[in-house]
Amino acid sequence: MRPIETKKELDKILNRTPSSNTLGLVPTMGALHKGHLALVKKAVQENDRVVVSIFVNPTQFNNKEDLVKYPKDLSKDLELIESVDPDIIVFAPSVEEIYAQSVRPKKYDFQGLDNVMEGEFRDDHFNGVGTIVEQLFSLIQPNNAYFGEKDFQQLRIIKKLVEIQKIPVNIIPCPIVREDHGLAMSSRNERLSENIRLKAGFIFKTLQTAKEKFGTKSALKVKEWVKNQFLKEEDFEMEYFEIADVETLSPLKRKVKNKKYRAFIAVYAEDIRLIDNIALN
Ligand SMILES: Nc1ncnc2c1ncn2[C@@H]1O[C@H](COP(=O)(O)OP(=O)(O)OP(=O)(O)O)[C@@H](O)[C@H]1O
Ligand SMILES: CC(C)(CO)[C@@H](O)C(=O)[O-]
Ligand code: BAL
Repeated sequence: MRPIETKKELDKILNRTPSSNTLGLVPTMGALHKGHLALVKKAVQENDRVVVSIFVNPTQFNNKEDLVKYPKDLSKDLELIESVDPDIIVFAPSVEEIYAQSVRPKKYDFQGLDNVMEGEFRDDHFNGVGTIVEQLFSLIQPNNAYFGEKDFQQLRIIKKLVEIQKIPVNIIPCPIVREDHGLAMSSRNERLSENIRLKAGFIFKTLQTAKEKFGTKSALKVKEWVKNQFLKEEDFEMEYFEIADVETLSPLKRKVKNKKYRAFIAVYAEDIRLIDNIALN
């Protein structure tokens, strides 16, 4: 399998003559795992043609070391994609190909969705995500685009992006795929030592217990409990734990009947940043 590296070649291969065929897009940053492959398989089932993009987007990294150390293995990624379906088109451009003019993110008004959690702790992160995803949508013009709920806030923001930029694409959410002990699959997991990776099931177990507690306790009490669990764990440092409305992402003050809430967490383990979330009701 050979990746497409330029916009020009991609345009040629997509050969967009009017047709009723559907095109699915799975945007990734590579170092693929079973979580990504679940998105790719769903896209293959639901579309006539599928593009998987692989691009470690510099404008969404607020931390230089995180960008430099981001895992990369293009030949393994190509093998994995080919094992799902050899007809998948892989778009793996260079940074210069994407950011010929300026390696700076556009500024978007995500109407407050980016002021909390990932947006609060990763400066300009969602402007960077918006910049690359908008460019991919414009180049590829997919009918359907697939995003994982592991990055739930990102998924919510992409839905806002297509609304404010009036982009005609269906955003398809995909459930979180986990390792056997509960750790959400993530490319950054590769950087964990085996010992810590095994222990990291603790993050999801804590989310599950927080969910049980949420049935009878206030958001404040649940937050205090989670914070204390992490204070007792020397291998994991909690950056934030938040309970938020799934639509507005605003932190929960008082529970309202019929509203849906989710708990969100970011944790450092061995200086590697991991995120996860769980539906609470
Ligand atoms: N465990 C997972 N379950 C479902 N979707 C996932 C999972 N991991 C990643 N995805 C989705 O795959 C897409 C590409 O994600 P990305 O390439 O950043 O991988 P990642 O594993 O999230 O890596 P990292 O968080 O370390 O950057 C995103 O839509 C993301 O939400
Ligand atoms: C959507 C995305 C591919 C944009 O770079 C990235 O944020 C990701 O992999 O989740
Ligand atoms: N999967 C989220 C992309 C990022 O961490 O930058």
